[in-house]
Amino acid sequence: MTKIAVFSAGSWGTAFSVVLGDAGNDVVLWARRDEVVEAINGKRENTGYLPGIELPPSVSATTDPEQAAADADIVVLTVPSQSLRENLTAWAPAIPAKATMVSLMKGVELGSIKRMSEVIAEVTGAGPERIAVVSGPNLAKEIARREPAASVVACADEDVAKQLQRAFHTAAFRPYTSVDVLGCEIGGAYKNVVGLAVGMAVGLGFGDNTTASLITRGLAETARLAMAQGANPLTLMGLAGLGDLVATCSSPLSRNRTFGEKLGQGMTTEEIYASTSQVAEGAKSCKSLLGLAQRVGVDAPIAEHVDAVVDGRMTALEMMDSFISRDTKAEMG
Ligand SMILES: NC(=O)C1=CN([C@@H]2O[C@H](COP(=O)(O)OP(=O)(O)OC[C@H]3O[C@@H](n4cnc5c(N)ncnc54)[C@H](O)[C@@H]3O)[C@@H](O)[C@H]2O)C=CC1
Ligand SMILES: O=C(CO)COP(=O)(O)O
Repeated sequence: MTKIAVFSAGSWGTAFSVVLGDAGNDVVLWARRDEVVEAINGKRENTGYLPGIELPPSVSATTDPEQAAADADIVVLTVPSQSLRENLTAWAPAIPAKATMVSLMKGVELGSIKRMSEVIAEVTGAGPERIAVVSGPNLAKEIARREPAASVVACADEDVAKQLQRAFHTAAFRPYTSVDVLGCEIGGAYKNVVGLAVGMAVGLGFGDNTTASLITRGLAETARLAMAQGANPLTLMGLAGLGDLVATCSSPLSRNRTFGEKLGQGMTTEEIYASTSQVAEGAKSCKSLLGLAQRVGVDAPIAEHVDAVVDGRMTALEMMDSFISRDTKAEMG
């Protein structure tokens, strides 16, 4: 049996543990709080993050990182992106040298402007053959309910991606392999920013023409940034690009879209943060992705405007007006 440690027991970590358990793995979830561990081990349910979902018998939980990581073949990392470096620095000594580390996170670190796989490499010293990413249209609640969905497991080493694909494949969850870690990570982080913009449009009361225009221009912006750094353009047309963008921008389950909707309805960023404990990665990654775009010299109007609204320098309506009145240009190029 493959032994898998999952750090940590939020919405996606818990839902992905359902996938891992169903796929026949031995899963240990690490949680920060005793009550989460007690609920998982006692009631077989993460009542706070994923109520109503019974966890497979092979999933257990602990607050001890050493116990979670002991003998793990695979270590899955799924904390808010901005907290990965600090957390992983503490966990790294417990992670076995043979273990493959898999990022489920969809964000870019503020300050360093590093993708999650880059942070993992920097903190642990692991080579690219030990670092992978899972990204796709995978809203946690739907995955936990075992609704059919596909995803991408990317690793620079294709053989490792294939091993992970086997470990993550269930009757409801279908992973495809890729070697384009960069493209998957940029797709996953950028769709959250576009989800915020689409949410704002919805909150303002605009309809499907507006949201489809934002989704399409958002995909162009994502592809421009990813390709400028060497990503495969087809990755952005795939599950970790278009697929995830469509899921996030269409679904009321998306925290990023919901966050944007509240901004569109006139709430401030501070008020929205106070109204939820769940992470909306795009609210921070809009700034880091904008920084990345500036570093590689590509235009990123959606990230720039979303960042301005999140920071309170612009209203959602001013953002929409500004998109339409920008200098006109050719669609491609
Ligand atoms: N929820 C979803 O549908 C999906 C989420 N993701 C990504 O997974 C990552 C995690 O998201 P969720 O699980 O949804 O978030 P969440 O907000 O549901 O859970 C976050 C988890 O991290 C813990 N946490 C929060 N701050 C922490 C800190 N400073 N140090 C240590 N632990 C901390 C929380 O206790 C919780 O267990 C994000 O990057 C998100 O973009 C990816 C695909 C689907
Ligand atoms: O990444 C996700 C779906 O693939 C989840 O999106 P949210 O973080 O916006 O809820």
